[in-house]
Amino acid sequence: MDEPSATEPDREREDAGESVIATRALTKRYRGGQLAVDGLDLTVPAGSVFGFLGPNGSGKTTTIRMLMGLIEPTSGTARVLGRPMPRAARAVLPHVGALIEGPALYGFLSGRDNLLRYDAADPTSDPRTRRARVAAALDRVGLTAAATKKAKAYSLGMKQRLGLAAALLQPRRLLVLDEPTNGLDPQGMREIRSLVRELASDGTTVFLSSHLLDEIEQVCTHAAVMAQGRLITQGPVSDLAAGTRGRLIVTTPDPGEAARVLKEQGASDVVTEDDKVTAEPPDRDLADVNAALVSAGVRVRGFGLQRASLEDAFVALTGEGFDVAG
Ligand SMILES: Nc1ncnc2c1ncn2[C@@H]1O[C@H](COP(=O)(O)OP(=O)(O)OP(=O)(O)O)[C@@H](O)[C@H]1O
Repeated sequence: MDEPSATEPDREREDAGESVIATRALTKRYRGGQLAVDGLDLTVPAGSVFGFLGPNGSGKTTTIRMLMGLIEPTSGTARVLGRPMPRAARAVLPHVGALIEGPALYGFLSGRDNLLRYDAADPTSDPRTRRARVAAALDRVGLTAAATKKAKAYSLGMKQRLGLAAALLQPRRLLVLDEPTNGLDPQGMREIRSLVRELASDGTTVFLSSHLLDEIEQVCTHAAVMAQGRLITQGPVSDLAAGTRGRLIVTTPDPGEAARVLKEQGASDVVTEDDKVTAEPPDRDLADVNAALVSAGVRVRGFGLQRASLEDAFVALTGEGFDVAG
């Protein structure tokens, strides 16, 4: 066997359970003074589908650009595949497939020719296997039938899939996808999501950013939540939501009176819709809240907590709605 070269990313340490991405106090202040990322400690376990979630402007793209060695941090460190970035970028990046800010495509070339050209520009790729690798990548993303069509005739979803195919021309240990479903219609989003699940099923770690909570819940095993450049929380998706109580739901033919009693009991954000009243539950025993409804003469048909979503967790952690405007 060959000796591991000095530039090979540290596979052993990563396989021993170390994270694929690890940042410590990672900080970026842009020249204009904007603090875009503030003391970020991010840990992405090997084999995870890791959702990097946050509203627009929360620092996701800035973080990804530091991870990929495209910009220098102001302070702190970032390790990718066990190696420091941006210092080890030349050793690390061949093992990383990235789709950042949409793929750069030549509209006048077919999908296949775009990939051939893209691969030819990669000094680490083997020209002898190029055609076979391009065919395999097209097949992987479901574009074989459209391979000879000009890229300008592709739908946005097909363009995203072609971008993913470009990221898959070499075997990768990490895929970094910046808002991969942005701008797609629901069908296109479904296609990309199922593709991401498929890619992850063979053990590739996938790091994807999104401002869509339900997307993260549907696709990811782990997530980190950012707000205003700071990490709010991170961990397995099931744990993130589990620490939060979901909304209280009361089903009743007396919704007006129920809403009044719930407010009196300290519930907030009370919303009435037909025979349902939902609210953020008060911080007290819900048996007492139910008793108060009944003793006020409210006929209660149903009383319970909805399963908490990641959105509930976000609201509980930040005290804010998940506002994606801007
Ligand atoms: N080159 C730059 N120079 C100065 N400020 C920047 C630069 N790039 C981003 N910012 C600012 O840094 C903050 C974080 O931006 P960033 O693009 O990382 O957020 P994001 O979460 O990826 O949002 P989006 O989804 O909108 O890209 C924002 O306030 C943004 O205006």
